[in-house]
Amino acid sequence: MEEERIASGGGRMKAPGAPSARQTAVRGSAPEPPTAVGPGEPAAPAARTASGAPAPAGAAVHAEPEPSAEPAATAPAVAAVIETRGLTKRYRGGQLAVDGLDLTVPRGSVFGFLGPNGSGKTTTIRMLMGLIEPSSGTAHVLGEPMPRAGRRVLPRVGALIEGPALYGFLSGRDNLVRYDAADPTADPRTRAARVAAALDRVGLAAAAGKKARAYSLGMKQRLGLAAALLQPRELLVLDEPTNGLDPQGMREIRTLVRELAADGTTVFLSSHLLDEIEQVCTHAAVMAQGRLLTQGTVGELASSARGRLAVTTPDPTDAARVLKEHGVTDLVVLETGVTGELPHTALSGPADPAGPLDLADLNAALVRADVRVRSFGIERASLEDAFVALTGEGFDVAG
Ligand SMILES: Nc1ncnc2c1ncn2[C@@H]1O[C@H](COP(=O)(O)OP(=O)(O)OP(=O)(O)O)[C@@H](O)[C@H]1O
Repeated sequence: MEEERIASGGGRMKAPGAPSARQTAVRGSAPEPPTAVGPGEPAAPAARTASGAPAPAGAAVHAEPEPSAEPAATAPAVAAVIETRGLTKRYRGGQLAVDGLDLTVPRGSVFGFLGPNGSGKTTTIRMLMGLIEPSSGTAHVLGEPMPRAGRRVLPRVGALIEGPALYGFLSGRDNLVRYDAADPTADPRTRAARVAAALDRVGLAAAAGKKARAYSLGMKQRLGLAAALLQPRELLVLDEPTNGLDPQGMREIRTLVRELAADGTTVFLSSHLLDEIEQVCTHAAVMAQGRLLTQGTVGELASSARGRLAVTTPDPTDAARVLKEHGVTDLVVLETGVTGELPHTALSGPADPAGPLDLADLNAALVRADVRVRSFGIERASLEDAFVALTGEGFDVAG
């Protein structure tokens, strides 16, 4: 079946039996991004390049400012780099993919956009990048309305959506040269230096002369990131950047994301992997079935899920009895100890004379009952706990 593909530059093409998005080599003067959009979906006009040429994959859509545009250099620094209000996308077949999304991505954050497969993450990213039109609602990126201001906004944004499209027969370096050459704003005289710096940035300097088809998946992802980093970007948008990578490749991408964030780039990354978000992100939003369940700092989200009391003891049965007497519920008795839910009035701080259960008193009660306590404390709640608390479901943590 023929799959219709739309370049982030707005160019539409047919890709007969389109090969894997990660290794797509296509016609035209520059590689096409692997963004696949359903049949009949219009590409938003703002995503078109100034030249009308397809834009490089894994990189911002290069566009010249509209004549009336305020130069990017004088654009005010906005606190939220992405802000959506009531953003909604209903596909032509009737599928409500994104439903009234109010998202706020603070400048300087590493923002994890989390949700199971099919929850609307890619659809949201496509709307943010001006690749598809919202059905209703608004989206502002770097303080400007999308898709209308795409020509001003997109040169300041690096994007890696569904893996980079590379020419396998070209070296990593030559792939980047092609990307750079497709950018009408890029000075050819400084191209070699720009490409070398981008390769160095992602740790591919030593492998720059190797053909891209010989690259591992992780190296290909890094090359895609290098393409997105040929120009300085205020915002990086990465759709499932570690998808399909082995643990080593995942670690490499995570390290790179942290380094980029440390340099001041806001990073917005989607993932269905909770532990990934927890390891790399400062903020997160959780999507399910097109709706936003929650957003905030990762710490806030995790602490919204209450941790469980955990007591390590060689006397778990006695410990469970004492804890039960003091209102601890949902007790799980293990060989080496007991865990349980604290009553809502439990305090972890200093004793409250008004009387709610104090953890110190609880510990003392165990000791009084001759329970030998090896450790006593609250297990840290994870983002997964928060997600389960929000949805009542487990989460695909294994990927
Ligand atoms: N072009 C399209 N036409 C019709 N429905 C679509 C189209 N693209 C996505 N959908 C549907 O919209 C919903 C959200 O899909 P989307 O790809 O945005 O989710 P996602 O969270 O990015 O998932 P994944 O991680 O699997 O890509 C899904 O039910 C999907 O089947």
